Amino acid sequence: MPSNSSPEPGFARARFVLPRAPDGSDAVYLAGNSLGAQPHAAREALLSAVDEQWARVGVAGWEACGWWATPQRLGDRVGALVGAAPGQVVVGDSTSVQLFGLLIAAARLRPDRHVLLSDAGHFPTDRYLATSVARLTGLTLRTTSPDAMAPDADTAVVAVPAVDFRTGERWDLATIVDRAHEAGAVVVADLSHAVGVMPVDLDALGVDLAVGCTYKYLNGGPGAPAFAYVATRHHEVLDPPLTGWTGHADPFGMTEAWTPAPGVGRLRVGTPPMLSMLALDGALGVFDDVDLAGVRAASLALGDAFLEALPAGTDVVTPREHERRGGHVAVRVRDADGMCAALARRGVVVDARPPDLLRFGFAAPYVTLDDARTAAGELAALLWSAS
Ligand SMILES: Cc1ncc(COP(=O)(O)O)c(C=O)c1O
Ligand SMILES: Nc1c(O)cccc1C(=O)C[C@H](N)C(=O)O
Repeated sequence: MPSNSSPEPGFARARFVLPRAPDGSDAVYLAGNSLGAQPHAAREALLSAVDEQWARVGVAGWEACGWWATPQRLGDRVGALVGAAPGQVVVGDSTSVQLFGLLIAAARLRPDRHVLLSDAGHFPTDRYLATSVARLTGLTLRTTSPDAMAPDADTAVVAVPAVDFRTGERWDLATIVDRAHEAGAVVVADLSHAVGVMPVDLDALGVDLAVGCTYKYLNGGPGAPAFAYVATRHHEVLDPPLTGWTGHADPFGMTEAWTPAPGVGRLRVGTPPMLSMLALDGALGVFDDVDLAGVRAASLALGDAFLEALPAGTDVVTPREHERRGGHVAVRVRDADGMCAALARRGVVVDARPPDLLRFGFAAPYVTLDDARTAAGELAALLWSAS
Protein backbone atom coordinates (compact mmCIF):
# COMPACT_ATOMS: atom_id res chain seq x y z
CA MET A 1 0.00 0.00 0.00
CA PRO A 2 1.44 3.45 -0.87
CA SER A 3 2.36 5.58 2.11
CA ASN A 4 0.00 8.45 2.96
CA SER A 5 2.40 11.40 2.96
CA SER A 6 -0.11 14.19 3.63
CA PRO A 7 -2.70 12.80 6.03
CA GLU A 8 -5.53 15.10 7.15
CA PRO A 9 -6.05 15.63 10.88
CA GLY A 10 -8.26 12.76 12.04
CA PHE A 11 -7.09 10.57 9.11
CA ALA A 12 -7.45 7.32 11.09
CA ARG A 13 -10.36 8.23 13.37
CA ALA A 14 -12.43 5.27 12.18
CA ARG A 15 -9.67 2.98 13.46
CA PHE A 16 -10.16 4.17 17.06
CA VAL A 17 -12.72 3.97 19.86
CA LEU A 18 -12.86 7.30 21.66
CA PRO A 19 -13.66 7.85 25.34
CA ARG A 20 -17.24 8.95 26.06
CA ALA A 21 -18.33 12.49 26.86
CA PRO A 22 -20.91 12.92 29.67
CA ASP A 23 -23.71 13.09 27.07
CA GLY A 24 -22.69 9.69 25.65
CA SER A 25 -21.15 11.04 22.46
CA ASP A 26 -17.46 10.70 21.59
CA ALA A 27 -15.36 13.07 23.67
CA VAL A 28 -13.06 15.61 22.14
CA TYR A 29 -10.07 13.59 23.28
CA LEU A 30 -6.97 15.76 23.65
CA ALA A 31 -5.19 13.63 26.27
CA GLY A 32 -3.25 11.49 23.81
CA ASN A 33 -0.06 13.05 25.18
CA SER A 34 -0.86 11.17 28.41
CA LEU A 35 -2.77 8.06 27.27
CA GLY A 36 -3.57 7.57 23.59
CA ALA A 37 -7.06 6.50 22.49
CA GLN A 38 -7.74 2.82 21.83
CA PRO A 39 -7.15 1.52 18.31
CA HIS A 40 -9.60 -1.26 17.36
CA ALA A 41 -6.56 -3.26 16.24
CA ALA A 42 -5.03 -3.12 19.73
CA ARG A 43 -8.16 -4.65 21.22
CA GLU A 44 -8.31 -7.29 18.51
CA ALA A 45 -4.66 -8.22 18.97
CA LEU A 46 -5.16 -8.44 22.73
CA LEU A 47 -8.27 -10.63 22.42
CA SER A 48 -6.54 -12.90 19.97
CA ALA A 49 -3.51 -13.19 22.26
CA VAL A 50 -5.81 -14.12 25.15
CA ASP A 51 -8.25 -16.42 23.36
CA GLU A 52 -6.11 -18.07 20.70
CA GLN A 53 -2.55 -17.87 22.01
CA TRP A 54 -2.51 -17.96 25.83
CA ALA A 55 -5.66 -20.12 26.10
CA ARG A 56 -4.97 -22.58 23.28
CA VAL A 57 -1.20 -22.69 22.87
CA GLY A 58 -0.05 -22.17 26.44
CA VAL A 59 3.62 -22.38 27.24
CA ALA A 60 4.54 -23.38 23.69
CA GLY A 61 3.55 -19.84 22.72
CA TRP A 62 7.00 -18.57 23.63
CA GLU A 63 8.25 -20.19 20.43
CA ALA A 64 5.13 -21.11 18.46
CA CYS A 65 3.55 -17.66 18.74
CA GLY A 66 6.85 -15.80 18.57
CA TRP A 67 6.47 -14.36 22.09
CA TRP A 68 10.15 -14.76 22.92
CA ALA A 69 11.26 -12.70 19.94
CA THR A 70 8.61 -10.01 20.42
CA PRO A 71 10.68 -7.44 22.41
CA GLN A 72 13.14 -7.08 19.52
CA ARG A 73 10.55 -7.51 16.76
CA LEU A 74 8.46 -4.71 18.26
CA GLY A 75 11.66 -2.80 18.91
CA ASP A 76 12.28 -2.72 15.18
CA ARG A 77 8.72 -1.54 14.52
CA VAL A 78 9.11 1.31 17.02
CA GLY A 79 12.65 1.91 15.78
CA ALA A 80 11.29 2.65 12.31
CA LEU A 81 9.30 5.51 13.88
CA VAL A 82 12.34 7.07 15.57
CA GLY A 83 14.87 6.77 12.77
CA ALA A 84 16.63 3.70 14.14
CA ALA A 85 17.89 1.06 11.73
CA PRO A 86 16.86 -2.48 12.77
CA GLY A 87 18.54 -4.14 15.74
CA GLN A 88 18.94 -1.07 17.95
CA VAL A 89 15.63 -0.92 19.84
CA VAL A 90 14.08 -3.27 22.37
CA VAL A 91 10.63 -2.99 23.94
CA GLY A 92 9.90 -3.88 27.55
CA ASP A 93 9.54 -2.66 31.11
CA SER A 94 8.53 0.89 31.97
CA THR A 95 10.23 4.05 30.76
CA SER A 96 11.49 4.54 34.31
CA VAL A 97 13.16 1.11 34.44
CA GLN A 98 14.70 1.53 30.99
CA LEU A 99 15.93 4.99 31.88
CA PHE A 100 17.56 3.77 35.07
CA GLY A 101 19.41 1.09 33.13
CA LEU A 102 20.53 3.42 30.38
CA LEU A 103 21.68 6.23 32.69
CA ILE A 104 23.91 3.83 34.57
CA ALA A 105 25.12 2.18 31.37
CA ALA A 106 25.88 5.65 29.97
CA ALA A 107 27.89 6.56 33.08
CA ARG A 108 29.84 3.31 32.69
CA LEU A 109 30.75 4.35 29.13
CA ARG A 110 32.63 7.36 30.59
CA PRO A 111 34.19 6.01 33.80
CA ASP A 112 36.75 8.80 34.15
CA ARG A 113 34.24 11.65 34.20
CA HIS A 114 32.28 13.11 37.10
CA VAL A 115 29.18 15.00 35.94
CA LEU A 116 25.66 13.98 34.96
CA LEU A 117 24.03 16.92 33.21
CA SER A 118 20.24 16.77 33.11
CA ASP A 119 17.26 18.92 32.21
CA ALA A 120 16.10 20.96 35.21
CA GLY A 121 12.50 20.70 34.01
CA HIS A 122 12.67 17.02 33.07
CA PHE A 123 9.65 14.80 33.81
CA PRO A 124 9.75 13.85 37.53
CA THR A 125 10.73 10.23 36.95
CA ASP A 126 13.73 11.41 34.92
CA ARG A 127 14.77 13.83 37.67
CA TYR A 128 14.28 11.35 40.50
CA LEU A 129 16.20 8.65 38.65
CA ALA A 130 19.04 11.01 37.72
CA THR A 131 19.36 11.84 41.41
CA SER A 132 19.49 8.19 42.37
CA VAL A 133 21.89 7.28 39.55
CA ALA A 134 24.19 10.13 40.60
CA ARG A 135 24.23 8.71 44.14
CA LEU A 136 24.88 5.18 42.93
CA THR A 137 27.63 6.09 40.47
CA GLY A 138 29.26 8.93 42.39
CA LEU A 139 28.53 11.41 39.59
CA THR A 140 27.61 14.99 40.44
CA LEU A 141 24.18 15.90 39.12
CA ARG A 142 23.91 19.32 37.47
CA THR A 143 20.64 20.56 36.04
CA THR A 144 19.86 23.30 33.58
CA SER A 145 17.52 24.01 30.69
CA PRO A 146 18.43 21.85 27.64
CA ASP A 147 19.14 24.90 25.47
CA ALA A 148 21.61 26.22 28.07
CA MET A 149 23.54 22.99 28.48
CA ALA A 150 27.28 23.43 28.21
CA PRO A 151 28.90 20.01 28.65
CA ASP A 152 32.65 19.99 29.22
CA ALA A 153 35.48 17.49 29.47
CA ASP A 154 34.21 16.30 32.85
CA THR A 155 30.64 15.62 31.65
CA ALA A 156 29.91 11.92 31.40
CA VAL A 157 26.22 11.99 30.50
CA VAL A 158 23.75 14.51 29.09
CA ALA A 159 20.10 13.55 29.78
CA VAL A 160 17.40 15.44 27.89
CA PRO A 161 13.82 15.11 26.70
CA ALA A 162 12.91 15.75 23.06
CA VAL A 163 9.87 17.77 24.17
CA ASP A 164 9.13 19.39 27.53
CA PHE A 165 6.30 17.48 29.23
CA ARG A 166 4.82 20.65 30.70
CA THR A 167 5.23 23.43 28.17
CA GLY A 168 5.32 21.32 25.00
CA GLU A 169 8.53 23.05 23.93
CA ARG A 170 10.54 21.00 21.47
CA TRP A 171 14.26 21.02 22.18
CA ASP A 172 16.93 21.20 19.52
CA LEU A 173 18.32 17.67 19.86
CA ALA A 174 20.78 18.16 16.99
CA THR A 175 22.56 21.03 18.76
CA ILE A 176 22.42 19.27 22.15
CA VAL A 177 23.95 16.11 20.69
CA ASP A 178 26.65 18.05 18.82
CA ARG A 179 27.65 19.97 21.95
CA ALA A 180 27.70 16.80 24.04
CA HIS A 181 29.80 14.92 21.51
CA GLU A 182 32.25 17.78 21.11
CA ALA A 183 32.79 17.46 24.86
CA GLY A 184 32.99 13.66 24.63
CA ALA A 185 29.79 13.04 26.63
CA VAL A 186 27.09 10.42 26.04
CA VAL A 187 23.51 11.56 25.28
CA VAL A 188 20.47 9.83 26.80
CA ALA A 189 17.27 11.19 25.23
CA ASP A 190 13.71 10.66 26.52
CA LEU A 191 11.38 10.57 23.52
CA SER A 192 8.14 9.95 25.44
CA HIS A 193 6.51 13.17 24.18
CA ALA A 194 7.88 12.90 20.65
CA VAL A 195 7.48 9.33 19.42
CA GLY A 196 4.48 8.99 17.12
CA VAL A 197 3.73 12.70 16.86
CA MET A 198 6.80 13.86 14.96
CA PRO A 199 9.69 12.32 13.08
CA VAL A 200 12.79 11.73 15.20
CA ASP A 201 15.95 10.60 13.49
CA LEU A 202 18.04 8.97 16.19
CA ASP A 203 20.65 7.46 13.88
CA ALA A 204 21.14 10.63 11.86
CA LEU A 205 21.26 12.81 14.99
CA GLY A 206 23.90 10.55 16.51
CA VAL A 207 21.99 10.09 19.78
CA ASP A 208 23.75 7.46 21.89
CA LEU A 209 20.94 6.04 24.00
CA ALA A 210 17.21 6.77 24.20
CA VAL A 211 14.02 5.71 25.91
CA GLY A 212 10.36 6.47 25.38
CA CYS A 213 6.90 5.31 26.28
CA THR A 214 4.38 3.75 23.92
CA TYR A 215 1.10 4.58 25.67
CA LYS A 216 0.92 8.21 24.53
CA TYR A 217 1.05 8.90 20.79
CA LEU A 218 1.66 5.24 19.91
CA ASN A 219 -1.63 4.29 21.59
CA GLY A 220 -0.29 1.07 23.15
CA GLY A 221 -2.69 1.22 26.13
CA PRO A 222 -2.31 1.85 29.86
CA GLY A 223 1.02 0.50 31.06
CA ALA A 224 2.19 -0.35 27.53
CA PRO A 225 5.89 -1.28 27.58
CA ALA A 226 8.55 1.33 26.97
CA PHE A 227 11.35 1.16 24.42
CA ALA A 228 15.09 1.59 24.69
CA TYR A 229 17.48 2.51 21.90
CA VAL A 230 21.20 1.82 21.86
CA ALA A 231 23.24 3.04 18.89
CA THR A 232 25.05 0.15 17.24
CA ARG A 233 28.48 1.62 18.03
CA HIS A 234 27.83 1.00 21.76
CA HIS A 235 26.44 -2.51 21.46
CA GLU A 236 29.39 -4.61 22.38
CA VAL A 237 30.55 -2.39 25.25
CA LEU A 238 27.23 -1.50 26.86
CA ASP A 239 27.26 -2.66 30.47
CA PRO A 240 23.70 -2.51 31.84
CA PRO A 241 23.07 -2.72 35.59
CA LEU A 242 19.91 -4.83 35.39
CA THR A 243 21.37 -8.20 34.54
CA GLY A 244 18.18 -10.22 34.29
CA TRP A 245 18.05 -13.67 32.80
CA THR A 246 16.24 -12.72 29.59
CA GLY A 247 19.14 -10.38 28.70
CA HIS A 248 21.55 -13.32 28.95
CA ALA A 249 23.27 -14.58 25.79
CA ASP A 250 21.94 -18.05 26.55
CA PRO A 251 18.92 -17.62 28.80
CA PHE A 252 17.96 -21.28 28.81
CA GLY A 253 21.51 -22.42 29.50
CA MET A 254 20.79 -21.44 33.14
CA THR A 255 24.50 -20.82 33.67
CA GLU A 256 26.20 -19.58 36.82
CA ALA A 257 27.26 -16.18 35.59
CA TRP A 258 25.53 -13.52 33.49
CA THR A 259 26.83 -13.17 29.94
CA PRO A 260 25.24 -10.30 28.01
CA ALA A 261 23.20 -11.11 24.92
CA PRO A 262 24.70 -9.59 21.80
CA GLY A 263 23.48 -6.10 20.99
CA VAL A 264 20.38 -4.46 22.38
CA GLY A 265 19.00 -7.78 23.63
CA ARG A 266 21.11 -7.34 26.78
CA LEU A 267 18.63 -4.67 27.90
CA ARG A 268 15.96 -7.30 28.35
CA VAL A 269 15.45 -7.92 32.05
CA GLY A 270 12.64 -10.28 33.07
CA THR A 271 9.79 -12.06 31.33
CA PRO A 272 8.23 -9.63 28.86
CA PRO A 273 4.60 -8.54 29.51
CA MET A 274 3.31 -10.30 26.43
CA LEU A 275 -0.33 -9.21 26.51
CA SER A 276 0.67 -5.55 26.68
CA MET A 277 3.23 -6.11 23.98
CA LEU A 278 0.74 -7.71 21.63
CA ALA A 279 -1.76 -4.90 22.23
CA LEU A 280 1.00 -2.48 21.22
CA ASP A 281 1.74 -4.63 18.18
CA GLY A 282 -1.86 -4.14 17.06
CA ALA A 283 -1.80 -0.42 17.85
CA LEU A 284 1.30 0.23 15.77
CA GLY A 285 -0.61 -0.69 12.61
CA VAL A 286 -1.99 2.87 12.60
CA PHE A 287 1.47 4.05 11.55
CA ASP A 288 2.15 1.37 8.94
CA ASP A 289 1.17 3.29 5.82
CA VAL A 290 1.63 6.84 6.92
CA ASP A 291 4.54 9.20 6.71
CA LEU A 292 5.47 10.68 10.10
CA ALA A 293 6.35 14.02 8.53
CA GLY A 294 2.71 14.13 7.41
CA VAL A 295 1.48 13.16 10.88
CA ARG A 296 3.61 15.99 12.28
CA ALA A 297 2.19 18.48 9.77
CA ALA A 298 -1.35 17.42 10.68
CA SER A 299 -0.60 17.73 14.41
CA LEU A 300 0.83 21.22 13.88
CA ALA A 301 -2.24 22.17 11.84
CA LEU A 302 -4.40 21.09 14.79
CA GLY A 303 -2.32 23.15 17.19
CA ASP A 304 -2.54 26.14 14.86
CA ALA A 305 -6.33 25.82 14.58
CA PHE A 306 -6.56 25.68 18.37
CA LEU A 307 -4.26 28.66 18.87
CA GLU A 308 -6.08 30.74 16.26
CA ALA A 309 -9.44 30.05 17.90
CA LEU A 310 -8.30 31.10 21.38
CA PRO A 311 -9.36 34.52 22.62
CA ALA A 312 -6.70 37.23 22.51
CA GLY A 313 -4.75 37.42 25.75
CA THR A 314 -4.90 33.68 26.53
CA ASP A 315 -1.67 32.80 28.34
CA VAL A 316 -0.16 30.19 25.98
CA VAL A 317 3.17 28.93 27.32
CA THR A 318 4.07 26.76 24.32
CA PRO A 319 6.21 28.43 21.65
CA ARG A 320 4.12 29.19 18.57
CA GLU A 321 6.90 28.52 16.04
CA HIS A 322 6.48 25.08 14.53
CA GLU A 323 10.10 24.04 14.97
CA ARG A 324 9.95 24.83 18.70
CA ARG A 325 6.66 23.05 19.39
CA GLY A 326 5.98 19.40 20.24
CA GLY A 327 2.64 17.61 20.06
CA HIS A 328 0.77 19.46 22.78
CA VAL A 329 -0.04 23.05 23.61
CA ALA A 330 -0.10 24.27 27.22
CA VAL A 331 -2.17 27.16 28.51
CA ARG A 332 -1.68 28.84 31.90
CA VAL A 333 -4.92 29.30 33.84
CA ARG A 334 -5.86 30.23 37.38
CA ASP A 335 -7.40 26.93 38.52
CA ALA A 336 -6.00 24.24 36.23
CA ASP A 337 -7.61 21.28 38.02
CA GLY A 338 -10.99 22.97 38.24
CA MET A 339 -10.81 24.05 34.61
CA CYS A 340 -9.77 20.54 33.53
CA ALA A 341 -12.81 19.07 35.31
CA ALA A 342 -15.10 21.73 33.83
CA LEU A 343 -13.82 20.97 30.33
CA ALA A 344 -14.42 17.26 30.91
CA ARG A 345 -18.04 18.05 31.86
CA ARG A 346 -18.30 19.80 28.49
CA GLY A 347 -16.93 16.74 26.71
CA VAL A 348 -13.35 17.97 26.22
CA VAL A 349 -10.71 15.69 27.79
CA VAL A 350 -7.38 17.34 28.55
CA ASP A 351 -5.05 17.20 31.55
CA ALA A 352 -3.72 19.59 34.14
CA ARG A 353 -0.17 19.80 35.40
CA PRO A 354 0.91 21.70 38.48
CA PRO A 355 0.95 24.45 39.26
CA ASP A 356 -1.29 26.08 36.65
CA LEU A 357 -1.13 24.43 33.24
CA LEU A 358 -3.75 22.82 31.03
CA ARG A 359 -2.33 20.61 28.28
CA PHE A 360 -4.08 20.03 24.95
CA GLY A 361 -2.61 17.09 23.03
CA PHE A 362 -2.91 16.96 19.24
CA ALA A 363 -2.71 13.33 18.18
CA ALA A 364 -3.41 13.66 14.46
CA PRO A 365 -4.62 10.08 13.80
CA TYR A 366 -7.91 10.70 15.66
CA VAL A 367 -8.18 14.43 16.47
CA THR A 368 -9.97 16.59 13.89
CA LEU A 369 -9.81 20.31 13.18
CA ASP A 370 -13.37 20.59 14.56
CA ASP A 371 -12.15 18.99 17.80
CA ALA A 372 -9.34 21.54 18.09
CA ARG A 373 -11.72 24.45 17.51
CA THR A 374 -14.33 23.02 19.87
CA ALA A 375 -11.71 22.73 22.62
CA ALA A 376 -10.63 26.34 22.10
CA GLY A 377 -14.27 27.48 22.15
CA GLU A 378 -15.06 25.62 25.37
CA LEU A 379 -11.89 26.94 27.02
CA ALA A 380 -12.77 30.47 25.89
CA ALA A 381 -16.25 30.11 27.40
CA LEU A 382 -14.80 28.97 30.73
CA LEU A 383 -12.17 31.72 30.78
CA TRP A 384 -14.89 34.24 30.01
CA SER A 385 -17.19 33.02 32.78
CA ALA A 386 -14.26 32.99 35.25
CA SER A 387 -13.20 36.56 34.45
C1 LIG B 1 9.27 12.37 29.61
C2 LIG B 1 8.63 11.21 30.33
N1 LIG B 1 9.38 10.17 30.75
C3 LIG B 1 8.83 9.14 31.39
C4 LIG B 1 7.47 9.08 31.64
C5 LIG B 1 6.84 7.96 32.36
O1 LIG B 1 7.57 6.90 32.70
P1 LIG B 1 6.87 5.52 33.01
O2 LIG B 1 6.47 4.92 31.69
O3 LIG B 1 7.91 4.76 33.72
O4 LIG B 1 5.67 5.78 33.86
C6 LIG B 1 6.64 10.13 31.21
C7 LIG B 1 5.19 10.13 31.46
O5 LIG B 1 4.60 9.34 32.14
C8 LIG B 1 7.24 11.21 30.55
O6 LIG B 1 6.49 12.23 30.15
N1 LIG C 1 2.15 7.69 32.67
C1 LIG C 1 1.05 8.19 33.25
C2 LIG C 1 0.28 7.39 34.11
O1 LIG C 1 0.68 6.11 34.32
C3 LIG C 1 -0.86 7.92 34.72
C4 LIG C 1 -1.23 9.21 34.42
C5 LIG C 1 -0.50 10.01 33.57
C6 LIG C 1 0.67 9.49 33.03
C7 LIG C 1 1.50 10.31 32.16
O2 LIG C 1 1.67 9.95 31.03
C8 LIG C 1 2.12 11.50 32.66
C9 LIG C 1 2.84 12.10 31.52
N2 LIG C 1 4.05 11.46 31.13
C10 LIG C 1 3.05 13.57 31.59
O3 LIG C 1 3.57 14.09 30.63
O4 LIG C 1 2.67 14.22 32.52
